[in-house]
Parts: sequence; C-alpha cells; structure tokens
Amino acid sequence: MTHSYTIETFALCKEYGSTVAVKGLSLGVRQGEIFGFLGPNGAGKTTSIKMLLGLTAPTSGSAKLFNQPLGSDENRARVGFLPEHFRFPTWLTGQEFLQFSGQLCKIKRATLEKNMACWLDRVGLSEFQHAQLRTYSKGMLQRIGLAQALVHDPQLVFLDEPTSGLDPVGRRMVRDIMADLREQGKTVFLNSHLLSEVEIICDRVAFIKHGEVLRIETMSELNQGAARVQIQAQGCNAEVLAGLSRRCQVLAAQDSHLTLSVADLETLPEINRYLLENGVRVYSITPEKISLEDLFLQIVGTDGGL
Ligand SMILES: Nc1ncnc2c1ncn2[C@@H]1O[C@H](COP(=O)(O)OP(=O)(O)OP(=O)(O)O)[C@@H](O)[C@H]1O
Repeated sequence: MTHSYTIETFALCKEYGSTVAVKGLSLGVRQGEIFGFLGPNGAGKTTSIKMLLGLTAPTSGSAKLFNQPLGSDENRARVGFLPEHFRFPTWLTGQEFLQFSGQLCKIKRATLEKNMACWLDRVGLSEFQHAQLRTYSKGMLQRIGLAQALVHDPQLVFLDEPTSGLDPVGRRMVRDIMADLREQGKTVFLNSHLLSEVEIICDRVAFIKHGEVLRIETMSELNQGAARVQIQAQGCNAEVLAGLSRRCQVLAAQDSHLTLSVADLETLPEINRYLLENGVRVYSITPEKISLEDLFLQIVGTDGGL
C-alpha cells in the first residue's frame, strides 16, 4: 500500500553551538493521520517543529511538506501552528486576533468571516470575541490559540501541548477537533506530554530522545499487541506450567494465580484451551494492556533526556 506523505524528513539535524538539538531525524507522516511526537524534556521536539515550519534552518539534512522544500510560500497557507508558549497580542480582541491571523494567510474575506464565526463557536469563545486578549484566562488563550491555528483551514496543523491549561471539557474539545480534522483528511502533528490523551487520539507515535527517533509505533497494533495477563486457575501442576512456557512467558506462578506475558492477545484463546484440556479449572483471564506511559519509560528510560 502506498501512502502519501504530508511530512517527510531526511536526516534532519540542528546544532546550536556545541548542543545537538536534533540529530538525524528521519520520519514520514501520512496524510490524514494524527501523529504523536513524544520525548522527554529537551529531546528536540520543538526544534524539529520549528524547522518544519521554516522558522529555523536545519544545520544539515532536509525535509519536505506536501512534497515541497521547507519554507515555501505555498506551504505557509496550508499549515497551522499552535506554539506551546504563544506571545499573544493582548491588545487585540479575540475576533481581531483571528482576523489578523487569517489575513496573514491571505484567505478571502468572506471565507475568513465564516471561518472566524465557526471557530469562535467551536472553541466556546463567541461570547468573548469582543473582549481584549489581556482579559482572557489561561484556558481561554489556549482556546483562541487553537482557533488561530485553524482559522485559515490548513491541511496540516502542528499542535504543541494543545491541552495545557485546559479543563477536562476543553481537553475533550481539543480531542474532538483533532478527530474531526482527521475525518476531513487533514494531518495533525501533535507534541504532547499527556500520554493518556495521546493514547486515545493518535494513530502513530514517534519516541524521540537526544534528537533521534528511537521507535515509531502504530497505536492500533500496540493496543492489540503484547500484554501482561493475570490468570486465576486451580490445578496448574509443573507439567502444565512447562507446557504453558512453550506458548508464552510465565512471569509468576503462585498457588492459584499465574502472571503471563503474551506477545499477542490472539494467543489467549489457545492458552485457555490448553489449560482446560489439561484439567485446569480457569476462573478468570485478565489481560492488562501495556500503557503508553509504560512503553515511553521502557523506550526512553527513566533518566529523562537532559
Ligand atoms: N535557541 C536555542 N539556543 C540554544 N539551544 C537551544 C535553543 N533551542 C533549543 N535548544 C536546545 O536544544 C535542545 C532541544 O530543545 P527543544 O526545545 O527542541 O526540546 P523539546 O523536546 O521541545 O523539550 P520540552 O519537552 O522541554 O519542551 C535542548 O538541549 C535545548 O536546550
């Protein structure tokens, strides 16, 4: 199956003096996916986004957005960006701010008017559109920042910690917006430390550390893949345990409690059948999915990135 890549990077590097912020980043982000970009503090996530946006030049390597070199004028209007630390023009009202952002992308006035009303409503700020941004709360600024990233109807949006400062309702709103964008065939590049949210919404995730991609995972495969399994059963003798070990990894076996590690949840029916055929009385089989947080710590380590 061929994929059309919205983002492709080829050994992208960025050095600041002796600091290597990004070290040979190579990845492809497909059109219509929500791609999570995960890594510890200082891993090079923001620097990578800045290079992709043409805000800072790579030291070496290259990248393409929509099959065009970085920084092309044409791409600028196709891309939206919500930075982590936005310096908002606080003297503007919410509406003026969206108008200004939309005008920078040179979209037609009538389209901009329509999009502004739509996004102000979607982020729950219609009522506050005529108030200056200086009067907005942290969460309201985050909401208007998101509307700003989307008001020109971009094909690709970079969201850097979009839910920081948002209440649970706001977080759900951001997730729903991302899901809608995907539905419309748009691409979302999400930089977030909130792994419980990433887990729910992303299609694929890249783990980076010290400016390098350590691993790329497909979330659906992760959800169906390896798991730890707790089994309550009676009658498991040494012979049965030896047979089990040929089918999966037996992590612990105590009295009537077994802990197994399986490479694929698909092996569970076979394990159940094997136990029953050998006279074991099975009371429960409970798979425990490996959380994205566990995987993050496993791949990136617990030492942090700094
Ligand atoms: N303008 C700069 N000048 C010098 N060093 C920089 C600059 N910007 C980033 N760095 C360094 O590059 C490395 C990567 O920083 P970056 O901000 O990309 O990390 P990050 O993954 O976004 O981190 P966080 O999760 O903390 O936001 C860090 O070591 C940082 O100190």
